[in-house]
Amino acid sequence: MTPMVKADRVCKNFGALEVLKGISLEIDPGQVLCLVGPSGSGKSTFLRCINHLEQVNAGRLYVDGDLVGYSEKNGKLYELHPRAAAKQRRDIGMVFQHFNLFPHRTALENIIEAPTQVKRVSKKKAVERAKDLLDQVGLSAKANAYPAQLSGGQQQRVAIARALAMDPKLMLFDEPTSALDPELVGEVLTVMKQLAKEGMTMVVVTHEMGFAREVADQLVFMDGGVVVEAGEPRELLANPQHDRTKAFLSKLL
Ligand SMILES: Nc1ncnc2c1ncn2[C@@H]1O[C@H](COP(=O)(O)OP(=O)(O)OP(=O)(O)O)[C@@H](O)[C@H]1O
Repeated sequence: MTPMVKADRVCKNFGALEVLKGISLEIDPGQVLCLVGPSGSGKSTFLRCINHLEQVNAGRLYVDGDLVGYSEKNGKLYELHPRAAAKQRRDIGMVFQHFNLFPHRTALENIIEAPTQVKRVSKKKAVERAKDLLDQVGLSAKANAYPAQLSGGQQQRVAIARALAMDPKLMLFDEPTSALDPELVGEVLTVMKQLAKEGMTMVVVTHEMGFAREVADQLVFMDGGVVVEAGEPRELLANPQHDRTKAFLSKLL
């Protein structure tokens, strides 16, 4: 089976700052991987590399068998044509901590934007699909609401529906609940759990260890730009092997 994501000694630096120092991991189709680690450990940078928002400096990063950002010939790497990179990106949905909705567009308009503009789906079809997606995230009644009229949890659910509207084969979540009031976290996690149940491949940066325990196939602990420890979540949470993992998890649990 081709892994949905394969990272092979991925490195990324910003000038002299080495942020990713050889990340290797694999995610099979339909799997959920949760990424956890202290602030600055490189979690967001890794997600951004998968999604072409940053360029890998060394190592190989593949999504569904395709080298991200590069093609390879005779052992040499060549940068992808921007159009080929844009095509790869279309298959990857990303959900951010701060929702990033267009403030002057309704929930429905936010959701139809990319399918109509990028995929040239007809407006009628895009609206039909957007309504289904709003139903799926429990927001049928809010189609015409603007982001400012929605709670944080509702905005994040619209952001998830917006990402799903492009029919991604992979969804990336970068701390999707950390900007939410505690009482709203559950409603977003419920939507994510349902997505996982339906077989969506997901990489989730989160500190919600209840979610990781219940939903994830793999839990990866990153620190200082390296994978310190990875494993089945229940096992890793119950029995971390490294002192750094123990110290970090003890603060979360
Ligand atoms: N575009 C950039 N230019 C320079 N440095 C950057 C850039 N993006 C990230 N960094 C640095 O890379 C390091 C890792 O950042 P990153 O956001 O990936 O960590 P993180 O584990 O996601 O942390 P957090 O939980 O705080 O979001 C930090 O020191 C950050 O300042």
